[in-house]
Amino acid sequence: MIFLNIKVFDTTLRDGEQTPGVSLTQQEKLRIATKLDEIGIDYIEAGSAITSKGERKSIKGIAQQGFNAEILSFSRPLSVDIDYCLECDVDGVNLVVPTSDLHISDKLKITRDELIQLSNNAVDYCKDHGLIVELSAEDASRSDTDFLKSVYLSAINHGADRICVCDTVGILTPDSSFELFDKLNEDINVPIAAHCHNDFGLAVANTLSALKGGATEFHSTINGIGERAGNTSFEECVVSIDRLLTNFSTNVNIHEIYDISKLVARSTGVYIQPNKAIVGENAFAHESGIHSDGIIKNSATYEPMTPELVGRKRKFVIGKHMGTHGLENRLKEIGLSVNKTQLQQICNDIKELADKGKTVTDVDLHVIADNVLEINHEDRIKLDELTIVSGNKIMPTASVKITFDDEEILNAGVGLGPVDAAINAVKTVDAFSDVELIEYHVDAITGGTDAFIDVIIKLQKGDKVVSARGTEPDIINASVKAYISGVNRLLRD
Ligand SMILES: CC(=O)SCCNC(=O)CCNC(=O)[C@H](O)C(C)(C)COP(=O)(O)OP(=O)(O)OC[C@H]1O[C@@H](n2cnc3c(N)ncnc32)[C@H](O)[C@@H]1OP(=O)(O)O
Ligand SMILES: CC(=O)C(=O)O
Repeated sequence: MIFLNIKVFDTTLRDGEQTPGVSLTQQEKLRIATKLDEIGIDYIEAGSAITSKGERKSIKGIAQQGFNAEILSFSRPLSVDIDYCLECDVDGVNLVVPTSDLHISDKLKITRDELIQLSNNAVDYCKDHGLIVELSAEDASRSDTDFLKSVYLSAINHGADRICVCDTVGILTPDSSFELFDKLNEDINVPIAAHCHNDFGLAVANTLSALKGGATEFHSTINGIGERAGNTSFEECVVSIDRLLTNFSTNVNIHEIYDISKLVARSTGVYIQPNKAIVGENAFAHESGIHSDGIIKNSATYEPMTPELVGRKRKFVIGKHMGTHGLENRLKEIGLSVNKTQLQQICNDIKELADKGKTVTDVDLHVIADNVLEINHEDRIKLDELTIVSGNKIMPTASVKITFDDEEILNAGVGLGPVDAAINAVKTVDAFSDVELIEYHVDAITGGTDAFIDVIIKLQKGDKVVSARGTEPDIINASVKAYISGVNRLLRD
């Protein structure tokens, strides 16, 4: 079979960074660009050079790495913007030219003829200075198609290397996207790209239709971040091409997708919803008994792809909907083997707890399993006393008295807040030195300031990760309780 190689243009560092509230440092941008290059992205739009001094430093830093990917900057068709791009040593520009009458008359306040002139002059200026030009028609999907075509053809005559069709406010549908690209493809003989927005949740579907209509490149962002509802999600699009569009391929190493998704979420602070395709927390997690049983027998029953394909692992989650097959699997994973009666009893106890409306965690599973199996663990670490001093004019300070085996230990710590100070005081015990807090989650169980606080944490020691929980009226006590309970578990198993 002949594969049509589709080029991927990543705009995480430009349109993705336009997500309200997101601003990446030079180091963060470089780290993301390095990973984008490593996983096989063809074109990286590193930012908009006109935006600020810091932005230009970031773009130049990326452009000077000698990556395999072509490095571009966003630019309006204005010499002031293009000069800043040249200052950054980029390979090319994403030259954005609005083509809808709405944008031409109401935003730029010029005529169609003046717009074509502006666009052609800018292409000439870029080509005179040795830049690759991808000419993106902004609001192309709401433009008069004949006029749109004439802007593109004119720019191509002036040397534009590629063109891009922007569905700037995400109003295409899979049908209209196919028709538009099919029509443009009749007369345009340079590569055509699709840049779709997700205002109606159709960005990925529209991008796939654009490819079927003749586009050979698409723009996307990691995790689909970007203006308003975001852009085409890179991971959804690339994996769909790999799995569903059998005669198309990309240069992307899809096994690395999860790593880059986590990097972008951490760097931008934009965390993804659990049910997001491919990279969401639940994309390969199974709770319900019928599904877990099917998966154990043959994973294809309830998974359209293996988690390993995109660098992930399958997870069986305990809870109200579980069955004994999935539970037995999870118990094996935590090193417990049980007989049939014990398995059924643990399953019943979990369902009883879940029926009270509680999220059942791994901590609960351990407690329930220990009870049923009559395992009695003696905790090696006990908190005897905790004192906190905090206020608006002093550094939060904590002192603790801890018994570790039979030794009594007194310690103190300071921190950014009282919880941090208390955990720092506890952490100074030698036995905790290689324990890392990797997740901290806090919930108020009831509504008021007298609410019970539920703290769930994850701790790591070497390869081993455990969850622990502390529930108290006081957030500091709840946090310390969760921490000590987690360390006891790490020391025990
Ligand atoms: C669909 C997209 O994603 S477009 C990309 C959006 N990205 C950005 O805006 C990047 C960050 N932007 C910035 O830092 C600033 O907006 C700057 C530096 C570009 C411009 O700042 P200012 O000069 O203060 O102008 P401001 O942002 O308020 O207004 C935009 C101006 O650009 C003009 N403009 C907008 N798009 C284009 C275009 N494609 N071509 C030519 N001019 C344009 C507007 O008409 C307006 O010009 P005016 O002052 O003559 O009315
Ligand atoms: C250029 C661009 O980002 C858009 O039209 O959406």
